[in-house]
Amino acid sequence: MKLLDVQINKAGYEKDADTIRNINFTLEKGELIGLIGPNGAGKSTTIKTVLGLMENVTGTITFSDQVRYSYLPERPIFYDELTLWEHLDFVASVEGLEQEKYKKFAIELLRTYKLEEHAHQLPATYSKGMQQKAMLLLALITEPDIYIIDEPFIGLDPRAMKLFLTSIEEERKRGAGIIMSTHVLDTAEKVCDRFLLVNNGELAASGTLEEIRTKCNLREASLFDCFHLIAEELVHE
Ligand SMILES: Nc1ncnc2c1ncn2[C@@H]1O[C@H](COP(=O)(O)OP(=O)(O)OP(=O)(O)O)[C@@H](O)[C@H]1O
Repeated sequence: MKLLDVQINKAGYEKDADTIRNINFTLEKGELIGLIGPNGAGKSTTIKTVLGLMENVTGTITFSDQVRYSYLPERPIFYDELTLWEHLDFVASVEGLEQEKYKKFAIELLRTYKLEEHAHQLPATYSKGMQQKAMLLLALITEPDIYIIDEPFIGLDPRAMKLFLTSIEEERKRGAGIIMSTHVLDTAEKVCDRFLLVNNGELAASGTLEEIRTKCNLREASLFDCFHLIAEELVHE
């Protein structure tokens, strides 16, 4: 089942500018799409366009009926005055989550992510990795249909990374679709179903690793090798 249909003709930060062009893809239920590409290629701009945050857009972004999404930004954002527990309460009330159920789930998540002892502290005072885990918790608690995640791995220790990967795997099994931008290609290669490789604001390649290998004419290559070939523009249509 299709959760999201993205047909970006162009999008930019100023009128008539086109930072990204012709980025078209769909996201299916249970699917994990890796959004990859060099610095400045247009990954975050693509995410902002999908989120409806760009003003100068031609094209269409269509979320299927009743689909709810959660966005995990690259840099965590919190309210300075609220503890993590108060953030969870806030999200639960905005999303209309059922009190009993969400509290039980929140305690479980806090325990799993080793944040239970910090639940009544201000996330603004957390370490970087703790802040990222806290952001993830605030997304997980809402059980959205879609996760839009901008570079989740920077700052997570190996244990937190494993927890994160387990959580997203469980969410996929529940049926959630995920778009995740990342530079951590060896992990992306292992966990993503498909890739969108953005270069110079355009989709330079897309598809499964196998399809990307075929495009690069590299049969056994890693995503890392394909990435370099495409980013160096050594692969042509
Ligand atoms: N707020 C902004 N205003 C104007 N230009 C911007 C803005 N944010 C990004 N850009 C420009 O848009 C282009 C694409 O940037 P974007 O942030 O989408 O890249 P990215 O692929 O996410 O890069 P990175 O891997 O470094 O995060 C770059 O040329 C960048 O300078």
